[in-house]
Amino acid sequence: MLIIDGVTRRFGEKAAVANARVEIPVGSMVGVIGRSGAGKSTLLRMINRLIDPTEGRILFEDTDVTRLRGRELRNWRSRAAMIFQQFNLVNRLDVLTNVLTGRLNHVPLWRSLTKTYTDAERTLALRALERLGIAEVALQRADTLSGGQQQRVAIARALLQEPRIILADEPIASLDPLNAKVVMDALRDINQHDGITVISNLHTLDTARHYCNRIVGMANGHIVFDGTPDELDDAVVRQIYGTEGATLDERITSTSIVPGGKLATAATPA
Ligand SMILES: Nc1ncnc2c1ncn2[C@@H]1O[C@H](COP(=O)(O)OP(=O)(O)OP(=O)(O)O)[C@@H](O)[C@H]1O
Repeated sequence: MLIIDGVTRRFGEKAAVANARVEIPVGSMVGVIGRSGAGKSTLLRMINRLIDPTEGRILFEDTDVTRLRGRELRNWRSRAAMIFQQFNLVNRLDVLTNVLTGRLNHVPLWRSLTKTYTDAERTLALRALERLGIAEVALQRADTLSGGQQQRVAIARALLQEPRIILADEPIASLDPLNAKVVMDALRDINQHDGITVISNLHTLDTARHYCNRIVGMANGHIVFDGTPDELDDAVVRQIYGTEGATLDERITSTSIVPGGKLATAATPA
């Protein structure tokens, strides 16, 4: 269980996240939705401690993640693997080496500095690439791949971290619909087959509804909804995104309120 226990993060006077409380059982597939600036990234990054909370605690099983320092913090960051919108690969390195960097926290310092990996580690990396359907690009430079392929490399790298949780910060926001589907399918497969909790910030409701068994809705730093896709009705959607359908954030344009008050969602992911 991951417990976000009254977590607040202020930037100056502004609370990017305000008194957030959520309990996420192991093996959940969670979509975090909300307008731009709602606090989604800040919430996700606090779980991995890329950003520290101003108040509150984050607990994973028996560990208070907010108190970790040094080696223990590095271990936690490895176990709570992040995936970013812009993939964050090392462009000049080949795909296999990028994936192997997921092992850095598991190997002695001299091996991480010299980027020396064992055959067993290389096999592990190749298997991860195979699983994601991109083993054939293993020796190509990362910057020669399409965005969808790069994001799959980032997921393979995350798998090599042997994570308990994957935190995906808008993983499909830079991808076309087809690649977005491939990446979301891969995250769902990992969630369902490996039992790894996946928490993903998503810009479109239809993607969150389709892939997630739990949705957390944020507005102005507050968690205003926490439930199943079925419970996410029109009134809740308006609370999350605001009432004026016509002025909704352009980044959720696949969501619109049609005459008669019904929510319409197009099939196009962000
Ligand atoms: N490092 C920072 N310094 C100052 N303000 C910040 C910082 N990071 C985030 N904020 C502010 O906190 C609020 C929440 O930002 P956050 O990035 O978490 O929102 P978001 O829902 O992820 O938005 P988006 O979908 O646009 O990424 C915003 O008002 C943002 O400007």
